[in-house]
Amino acid sequence: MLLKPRAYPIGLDMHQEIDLSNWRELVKDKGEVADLEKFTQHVHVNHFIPNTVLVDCTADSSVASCYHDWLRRGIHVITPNKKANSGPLDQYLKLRALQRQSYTHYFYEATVGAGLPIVSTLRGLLETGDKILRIEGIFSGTLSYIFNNFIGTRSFSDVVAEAKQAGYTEPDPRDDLSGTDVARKVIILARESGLKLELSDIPVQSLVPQPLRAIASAEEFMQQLPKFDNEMARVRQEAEDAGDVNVVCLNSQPVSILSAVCNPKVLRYVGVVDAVSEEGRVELQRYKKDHPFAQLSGSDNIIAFTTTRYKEQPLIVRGPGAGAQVTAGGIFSDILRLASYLGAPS
Ligand SMILES: NC(=O)C1=CN([C@@H]2O[C@H](COP(=O)(O)OP(=O)(O)OC[C@H]3O[C@@H](n4cnc5c(N)ncnc54)[C@H](OP(=O)(O)O)[C@@H]3O)[C@@H](O)[C@H]2O)C=CC1
Ligand SMILES: N[C@@H](CC=O)C(=O)O
Repeated sequence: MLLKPRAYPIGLDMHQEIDLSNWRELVKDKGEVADLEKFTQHVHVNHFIPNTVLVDCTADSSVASCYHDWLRRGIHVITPNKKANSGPLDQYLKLRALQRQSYTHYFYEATVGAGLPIVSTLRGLLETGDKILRIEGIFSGTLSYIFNNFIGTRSFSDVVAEAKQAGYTEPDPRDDLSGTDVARKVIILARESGLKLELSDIPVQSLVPQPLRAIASAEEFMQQLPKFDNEMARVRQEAEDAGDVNVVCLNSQPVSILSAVCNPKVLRYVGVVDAVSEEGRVELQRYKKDHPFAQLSGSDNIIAFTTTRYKEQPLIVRGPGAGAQVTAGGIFSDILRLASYLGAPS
């Protein structure tokens, strides 16, 4: 993790690792920008070596606000933290402009889909002249896990606790349940596709019960969540009971019949980038059980790119989209990519 002894900035010549074992003195009050500036100064003034990379594995906005400064000073940045790319548009554009003008690299593959190749697939499409029409999918490992497992056998709060225990959730699971984490991913992909959207442009459907939104700590939120299990069970049951309206003709008179029992639906939390109308949205949707979005398991993400090249059949990436191992894999692959860009010996 950033600013911890086990995650010092790495000189890609591994013989030049920096000893930051005294990071606690450098950063007494973590999260404070002033301290982060002090840290940056320290790296720059006392220990600067070429090809230094900072790997930010926090979810902290104040750490993310330092990327511009670090990149300006020639320090490469790699991160799964979504805050910089989904923060204020002007700051994001400044970051990207700096990255284009300089020889320092900023990689963030793990911000969407953890270890899945989502950002790189999108880049590959754009760089080879394809035009993005729509990106749609299940972008949250946590919400995927929850709706894959909230099937009437366990309470909603138990399933949320399992997702947290498995390491899928954000430090505060409300960031997942509120849809904010999915909205951030939608914004990241929308901006990568050239859309100039702010996070506030994305309508979000929150699954956090209203009375629990203002609670201060994530721990207290988890303690209080069971109070809302019945309400969530009702929403789930309503989706299962919802069927198609099949229209049949009897003596030339159309008659509607509700085929609820033979065609139950499931709930899925989806994100959409509509590049044609230049909009994004995240919402809870009902899908028939034979829909690809209804057939995921575990923490699977599924992301479909509809483009001018992949118009009839979208390009689909699917696989586990959260958890320590896959996220570490995504970050490590960015580190190796950086090493290869910089010509480090393999
Ligand atoms: N978990 C996942 O599957 C995925 C996570 N990500 C992203 O990875 C990041 C980390 O997530 P995750 O590992 O699950 O979260 P955790 O809560 O498990 O880890 C976050 C770590 O960051 C540390 N931390 C927070 N603020 C600071 C700071 N200012 N300085 C130093 N350390 C700090 C915390 O330390 P302490 O505990 O001492 O507060 C904690 O060790 C997030 O941005 C998340 O969105 C991306 C893809 C997938
Ligand atoms: N909390 C996130 C982690 C990855 O970004 C998720 O559940 O997808």
